[in-house]
Amino acid sequence: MIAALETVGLRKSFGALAATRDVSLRIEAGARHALIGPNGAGKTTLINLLSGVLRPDAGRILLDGADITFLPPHRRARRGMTRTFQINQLFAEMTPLETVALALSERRGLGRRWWRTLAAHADMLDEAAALLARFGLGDAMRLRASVLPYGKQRLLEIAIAIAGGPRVLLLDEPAAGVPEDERHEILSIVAALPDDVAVVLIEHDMDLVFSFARRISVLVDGALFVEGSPEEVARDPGVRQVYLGEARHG
Ligand SMILES: Nc1ncnc2c1ncn2[C@@H]1O[C@H](COP(=O)(O)OP(=O)(O)OP(=O)(O)O)[C@@H](O)[C@H]1O
Repeated sequence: MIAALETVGLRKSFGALAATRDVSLRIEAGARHALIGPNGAGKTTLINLLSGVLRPDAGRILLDGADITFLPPHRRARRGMTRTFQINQLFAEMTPLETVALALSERRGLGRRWWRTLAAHADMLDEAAALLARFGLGDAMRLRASVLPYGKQRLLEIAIAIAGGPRVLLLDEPAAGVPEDERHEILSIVAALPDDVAVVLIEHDMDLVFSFARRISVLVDGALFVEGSPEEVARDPGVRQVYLGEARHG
């Protein structure tokens, strides 16, 4: 079966430092896949290569089997792979309902024209409201995004990305900076995204990783070190040594 996303021999160096070393990775359709590894292992570099922020020195990236190695980020997004972006100033002054409806209209090729014919697109507002409810943002959907608690803003970022209808969603620490008690809520909402969306997650919090992921790739020094189910990764002695630490999962 063709992977939703695949890398073949991906390499990236910054000067003498090899940040990504021959990484060949398969992300299956609908995956819940976590990328873990110690600080500086190359996780963010890999996500930047996947999303098109960085160009690899060698290797290929395939989305649904098509070579996207040198496509810019917006064209990858149009083909079905996206990442979240922080709520920018414009979005901060809008409500979640407006922002998500806007993202839905962009996806349908209506651009921003729909504002002029709002009544004709009531269905889009309904769809936006339903999507926001799934993200626990039902009560907040008519407030300005800037007044929402940080955890809700992070959820809104993911909701906006999902409104674009991706088949692959890249998440770089979606719960970073969020208070402890809200972190699990974010990850469980992400885990419950539709089955046809493959999610690739970078996360430092091992409790969140192990509650979310069905598959885990461990990066060490830019290279894939181990890959497997959470159980396989948790009991791998090499992983315990380099990363997890006997104390945590012993
Ligand atoms: N633009 C850059 N220029 C030079 N070196 C870089 C650049 N980006 C990353 N690096 C280096 O590449 C290596 C991998 O960094 P990267 O941020 O991908 O790791 P990471 O696994 O995401 O780390 P962390 O968990 O600390 O966020 C590190 O040694 C880092 O210092």
